[in-house]
Amino acid sequence: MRPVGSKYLLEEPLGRGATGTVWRARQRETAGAEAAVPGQPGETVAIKVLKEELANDADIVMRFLRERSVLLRLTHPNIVRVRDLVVEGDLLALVMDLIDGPDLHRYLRENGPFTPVAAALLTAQIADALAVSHADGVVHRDLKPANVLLMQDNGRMHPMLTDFGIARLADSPGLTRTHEFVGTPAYVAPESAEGRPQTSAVDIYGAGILMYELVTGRPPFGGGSALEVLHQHLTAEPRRPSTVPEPLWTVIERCLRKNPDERPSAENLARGLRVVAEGIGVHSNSMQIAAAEGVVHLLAPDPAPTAVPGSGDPTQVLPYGAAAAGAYDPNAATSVLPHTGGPGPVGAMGGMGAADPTAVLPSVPPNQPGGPGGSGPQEPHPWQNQLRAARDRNEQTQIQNLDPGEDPLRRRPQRQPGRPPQQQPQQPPYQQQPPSRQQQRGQQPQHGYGYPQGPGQGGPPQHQQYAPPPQHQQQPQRYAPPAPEPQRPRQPEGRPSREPRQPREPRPRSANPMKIPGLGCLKGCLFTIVILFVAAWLIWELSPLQSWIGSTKGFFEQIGDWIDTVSGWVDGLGGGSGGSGNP
Ligand SMILES: Nc1ncnc2c1ncn2[C@@H]1O[C@H](COP(=O)(O)OP(=O)(O)OP(=O)(O)O)[C@@H](O)[C@H]1O
Repeated sequence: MRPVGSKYLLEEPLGRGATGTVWRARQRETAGAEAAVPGQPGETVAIKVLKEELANDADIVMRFLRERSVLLRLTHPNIVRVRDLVVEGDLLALVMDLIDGPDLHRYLRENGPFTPVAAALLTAQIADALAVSHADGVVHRDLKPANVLLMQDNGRMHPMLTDFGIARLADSPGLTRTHEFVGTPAYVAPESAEGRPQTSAVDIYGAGILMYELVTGRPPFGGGSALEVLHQHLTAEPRRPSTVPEPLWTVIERCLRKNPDERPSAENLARGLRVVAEGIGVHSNSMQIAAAEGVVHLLAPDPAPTAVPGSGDPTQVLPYGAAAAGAYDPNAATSVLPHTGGPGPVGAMGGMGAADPTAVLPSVPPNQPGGPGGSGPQEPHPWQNQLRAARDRNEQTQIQNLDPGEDPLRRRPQRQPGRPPQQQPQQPPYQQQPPSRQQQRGQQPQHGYGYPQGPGQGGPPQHQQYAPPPQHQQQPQRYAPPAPEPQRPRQPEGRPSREPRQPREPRPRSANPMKIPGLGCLKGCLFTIVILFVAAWLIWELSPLQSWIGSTKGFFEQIGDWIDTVSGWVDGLGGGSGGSGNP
């Protein structure tokens, strides 16, 4: 066990990211007055120990201390609380509340995508946290599933946003001076990728990508390299997956607008998502459905978005040099990447891809191309050169066709039309139970919210739940994922979507439980004979048929004659055949 300062003792590592390692730790003694939460001796906390490279940079230490008050005062039920900042010798550490639960990235990997209702409610809580931090002048800048922890709270799960301010720290002059950048390609807003001024709208873009990933299991823009992904952020329009209801897509699409001024504010995003969640449930009434379909009117942009200080200078912010051309893992942790713009795609990184989650890569020496002395203020940034080159190659947006067997969208449970709704056992809202054997075999589970997909998706099944705000409890899913066919027809805009078909009443059956095979047929035959007989009698008596054939006999007399004649023929046939056998 290693001490951190005099107050904390590191016990075991919980995980490692680009900027440092997070430890489970124990408080030795009550922290001083400078800590936001003094804590008690023996209390368990999480401590993020920043990498030595960061801790050794005087600029970062300065910024760390300057940011202290911002980080410590940021409190919200959906934000992981920073309790203390420790600066001691070569060590920089953030002391946080310990969150007992997985991060959203791991949860998605192990349990598969969420239903649209669950995704909307979860993102609404994240938007709540963003609204509070934006109002306080803090932009997260690295919103992604790995930075959302799912806290176990009385058997439920509660999303908690973490790593606030880390991107700010790592983007300090100390790093940008050496052209390094912290970010994650799959979640980078177009303006960040291009080095334009950034505002709180970058977090809304991140929330849009996150929502897309929650409902589909993967971010909208993928590709072989970070450069391709960035290119798509700048040029490709995201396409609506067939499983995403129109109102939710309206919200996602707005968040993913290339123009930050067209994205909603965090507060409006939270409100819009709750309206959508209410309007796409199975039990939504017509007013809720109409409100969800008109959600676009709730998504007004922020009239005064919070600016990211120092952003917009391409010599400071632009992220992806050589690494952008390297192998790309969309799920990689935040990358701290140097700019190179050097002679080749490897440059100062020595061939490392952007995917190494732990890499704080060596900065470019000032005398090298791409370093501070390398590109003058008038020259295009190395990143822009690379992007232009990519454009010049006429790179088309890749539409990746997944093997249906591997597409998580197509493995989601189907609602059976016409079947009465199954009685669900009463569970706390948003519970996700461990996948049943049936689910593990890939058969369709019947449940309302999440879609655990079993071990095929990764790790072992878990009993995991998360909690929405109380007003949305027990809101089931109105939109069922389609059967595995190419595309579901689009719902015409402005038209209320159709109510799900009610299950039919079972037909009342005869009180007589006995069933005689063929009885129905026999009854039908007898009935037909009676009808024919009556019809023949009427024709005989009422039509001129009698006079046409010259008979004066009554109907029954005539019938009797015909029967005699026929039986005579039959006897004759019998006699004839019998006679032929006797000599
Ligand atoms: N407050 C916390 N309580 C419990 N576990 C935590 C806490 N903060 C982070 N973790 C866990 O520690 C691991 C590493 O966290 P970290 O924030 O360093 O990773 P990351 O977000 O993937 O990296 P980065 O943000 O640097 O890109 C994660 O798996 C996360 O689940």
